[in-house]
Amino acid sequence: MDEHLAVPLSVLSRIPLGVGLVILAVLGYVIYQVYFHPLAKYPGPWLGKFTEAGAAYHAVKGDLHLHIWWCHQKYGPVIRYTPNLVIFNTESGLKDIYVRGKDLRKDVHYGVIQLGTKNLLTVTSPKEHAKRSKIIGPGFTSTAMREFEPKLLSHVHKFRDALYPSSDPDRTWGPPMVMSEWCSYFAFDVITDLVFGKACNLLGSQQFQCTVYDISGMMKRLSLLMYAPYVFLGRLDKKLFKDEVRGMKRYHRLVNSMMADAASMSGHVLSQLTSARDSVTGPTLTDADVYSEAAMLAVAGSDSTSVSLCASLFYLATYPHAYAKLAHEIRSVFPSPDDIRSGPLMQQCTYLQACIKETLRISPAVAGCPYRRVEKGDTLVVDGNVIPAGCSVGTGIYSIHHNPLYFPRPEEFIPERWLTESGAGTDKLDVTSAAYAPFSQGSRACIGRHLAQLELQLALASLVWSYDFRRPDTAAGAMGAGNPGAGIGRTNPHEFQLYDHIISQKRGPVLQFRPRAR
Ligand code: HEM
Repeated sequence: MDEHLAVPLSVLSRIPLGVGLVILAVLGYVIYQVYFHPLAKYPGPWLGKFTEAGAAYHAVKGDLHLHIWWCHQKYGPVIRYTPNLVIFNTESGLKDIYVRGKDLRKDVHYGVIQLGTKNLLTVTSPKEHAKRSKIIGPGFTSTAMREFEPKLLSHVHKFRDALYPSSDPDRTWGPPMVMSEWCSYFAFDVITDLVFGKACNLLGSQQFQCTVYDISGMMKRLSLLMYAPYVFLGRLDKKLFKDEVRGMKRYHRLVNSMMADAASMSGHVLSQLTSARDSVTGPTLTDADVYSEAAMLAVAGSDSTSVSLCASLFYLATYPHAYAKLAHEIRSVFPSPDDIRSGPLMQQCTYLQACIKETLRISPAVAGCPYRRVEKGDTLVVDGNVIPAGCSVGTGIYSIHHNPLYFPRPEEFIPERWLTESGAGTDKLDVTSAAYAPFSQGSRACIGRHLAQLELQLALASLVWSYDFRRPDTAAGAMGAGNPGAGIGRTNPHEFQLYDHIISQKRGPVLQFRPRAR
């Protein structure tokens, strides 16, 4: 025998059978994933062919949306991001997946992020989803929002007044305010008032203010679990996220106490949940279902709106011409702050609507890729590609919102792109609108979009009517902005930074307010 071959063979013969089999299995898996897997032909990150570990890493780091965006820059509009997931960065793909593929189920991974049992956000079966939408939907229609508006306005006024604590006739600039905290207090008060019939009062008292950090930590942990459910094994997640788990327990205690208080009242979303009945089987939702829905709504309805409000304020404080135009519009349309409400005057505020749309484009609160599963027996064709059963598909919302094909100069905040009179030509606007999906599209689109839009309109109009605001000229003033040394996707100082943990988390901006000159 050849002398050179003799050594390796002797080494091989000493490898225990079990280890040999493992090596063979790994080799077989690698070859299958690279050459024979139904998604093998799609380009994408190398590690993603074999494991979701890369996605899990970016999920916990909070830059999953940026990594997906970067992969599209590198590999093109269609990428295999994890072994079974293809992501499309096209408007036609978005429609195929979320609108035409309306019977597609949410991916089973959603099961990991439910708070207890399944809920409207996480349920996968279309039938179960339709049942729950029928119960919860009426609480979030535009008509329901009109009824809720007086209460919402009282929170807007409390929020506005909290930002400039004293009434100073000299109009000096107030103290720096960390808006990521204040916007979260405001949004949590609003959603708890709507869901439980009583606001948690974070704006008025420090007692439960830690809830906003509890929710943020909870989302971070869940975003890891969504891509690495095996972290559950041996409850490794409890060891990795000690503080976050403690915060989650505190959040559950708070929801329980709000539910107990709400039990004696009616006219809130919770009462819709508890009173829903089937004529044959009795209560439609179990107590555990009701709990899960309420706990989810309070998170989905506060975190998303607060990050959008923070981003809007950041862009207005960063783009002076947008600020000036908006201030002119709001201050000339509404004669007094008490006139700020939905209706004909609000409809005249086209620049305000454009600023909100542009904020949700450049900094979408759900920035990652809400993905859907092709079930056995289903066929899905996306952009002419047949997606086999067992695979998942989606579109990265941040990525498509930053695709220059649909949004020229995507890294700039340009409210004018949404205004036909600014030369954005209707044809162009049609294409732009078709690729716009901050609330997703189709049957699983956001149920809270009317609330979110009303909240943003009222809060922004009230702040801009009453105050001037600015980012202070200190290190704190840079909070929330990108910076050239911050790594891929985070270098733009004019872009508000999102930390994608299913719902985007935020840091800043820090702003100073003063009463505006009259
Ligand atoms: C600017 C604010 C908001 C944005 C950008 C936003 C965005 C989204 C997106 C993209 C989805 C689809 C997620 C997926 O498919 O996995 C979604 C779903 C959902 N959102 Fe929102 N959301 C906002 C505000 C709200 C509010 C205020 C609520 C009120 C409770 C809410 C409750 C929900 C619920 C329950 C779902 C699940 C709907 C379903 O699957 O049928 N969201 N949201």
